[in-house]
Amino acid sequence: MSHGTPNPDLTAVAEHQATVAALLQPTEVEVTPLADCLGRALAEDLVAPIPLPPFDNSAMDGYAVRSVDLADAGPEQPVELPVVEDVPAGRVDVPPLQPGTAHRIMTGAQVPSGADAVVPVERTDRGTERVRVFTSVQPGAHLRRAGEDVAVGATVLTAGTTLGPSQLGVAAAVGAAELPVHRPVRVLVLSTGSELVAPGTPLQPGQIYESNGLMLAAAVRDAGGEATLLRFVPDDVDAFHEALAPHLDGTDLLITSGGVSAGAYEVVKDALTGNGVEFTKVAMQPGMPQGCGRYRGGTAVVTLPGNPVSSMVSFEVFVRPALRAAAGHRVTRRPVRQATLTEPLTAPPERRQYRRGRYDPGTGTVSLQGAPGSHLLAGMAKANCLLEVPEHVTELDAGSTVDVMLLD
Ligand SMILES: Nc1nc2c(c(=O)[nH]1)N[C@H]1C(S)=C(S)[C@@H](COP(=O)(O)OP(=O)(O)OC[C@H]3O[C@@H](n4cnc5c(N)ncnc54)[C@H](O)[C@@H]3O)O[C@H]1N2
Ligand code: MOO
Repeated sequence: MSHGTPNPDLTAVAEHQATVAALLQPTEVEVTPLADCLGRALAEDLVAPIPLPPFDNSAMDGYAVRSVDLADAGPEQPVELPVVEDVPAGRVDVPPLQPGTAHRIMTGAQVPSGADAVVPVERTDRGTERVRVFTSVQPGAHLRRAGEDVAVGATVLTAGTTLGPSQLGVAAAVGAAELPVHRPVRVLVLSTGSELVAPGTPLQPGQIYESNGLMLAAAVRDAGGEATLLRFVPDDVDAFHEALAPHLDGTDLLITSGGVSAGAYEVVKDALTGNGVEFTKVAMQPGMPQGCGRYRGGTAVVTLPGNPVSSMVSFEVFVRPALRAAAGHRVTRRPVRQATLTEPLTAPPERRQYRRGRYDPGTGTVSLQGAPGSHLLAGMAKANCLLEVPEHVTELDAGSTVDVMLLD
């Protein structure tokens, strides 16, 4: 393990994260039908205008009774009561229960006034005119009280909550037909590189299939954003600006991949230097060459390195949290767990290493998926987490504890 001082030529990961996050403002709030709110962030607290349940109702199919009428009932000495009413769920005109009688009642149906308990049908002879009950009941048995889930005026969801199925369920249950949510961040994903061709076409020697654009657009959508993909932008500065121009209006964030390192044909760097984007080396591996800024003072830009794993890891570390924050989500980071490493690893000094791994929540262990190389995309595809090896750590033994960022 080494404890070197931070390298002044490298930007700290946290600093670049903050710079990227500061580029994006929260998106506008749109009142949106509930069915279209899945995955969006709630913009205001949701307060219940009604209680849940809205009225006292039965938890079982059975008979609404007065518990005192069944005080002497038992398996050998049933009590017989006349069945006066049938109360299915949804019946709105339920008459009160008179002493010494029963109403047949279904799960979710309103409990008649006068009843203080429900006897499940299994504890009776299931009679429809008269019913024989083989058990006594406690007052309140099998009743669900109005407001016991949610009181009127209670906050059921707070602003910033990510709306999943359960959250949409409770919103519908309190009667919300639409919710104020942040609109998705609109992202233009642009990939450059003369060596790139579309999957599905023949590959010439020296060519590779374009994968970063598709991958990053999918990552944007997975993060809740809207993605437009612009591929095969030529390695030519004028062509780059021309390709970009028609898309800038309505784009909140431009993400590029490739063309930023030290070579002779770095179109992204050449086109964006002097046009509002700063390039830097971040103290991480993979993902060292990074850039961000505002294209000609307007649209936010993040330039990601072209190596596929570098692109994907950089998206996770810098872009995803910024997208989530701009879209109003309170939780912007992936969950992090501590895991026990199943094998040793080495890492570069002065850089935070993100290795790809598989975390087993059952054993709390993590195993590496592939070597550190930032072109090794298959390991990334097998991974369900990224190991975060701190900047000052250059080796870890098997059995060490390491932080893992869960990806799914
Ligand atoms: N002399 C130096 N060379 C390199 C340095 C350096 O500091 N000095 N940094 C290395 C590191 S680290 C990285 S990461 C890469 C970053 O390079 P670029 O961002 O300029 O990316 P490219 O050169 O355009 O491509 C790198 C690699 O990735 C492939 N690629 C690019 N785009 C795509 C795409 N859309 N789909 C699939 N694959 C893509 C490309 O073919 C290259 O193999 O630079 C190192 N070099
Ligand atoms: O930083 Mo590069 O991303 O190591 O391969």
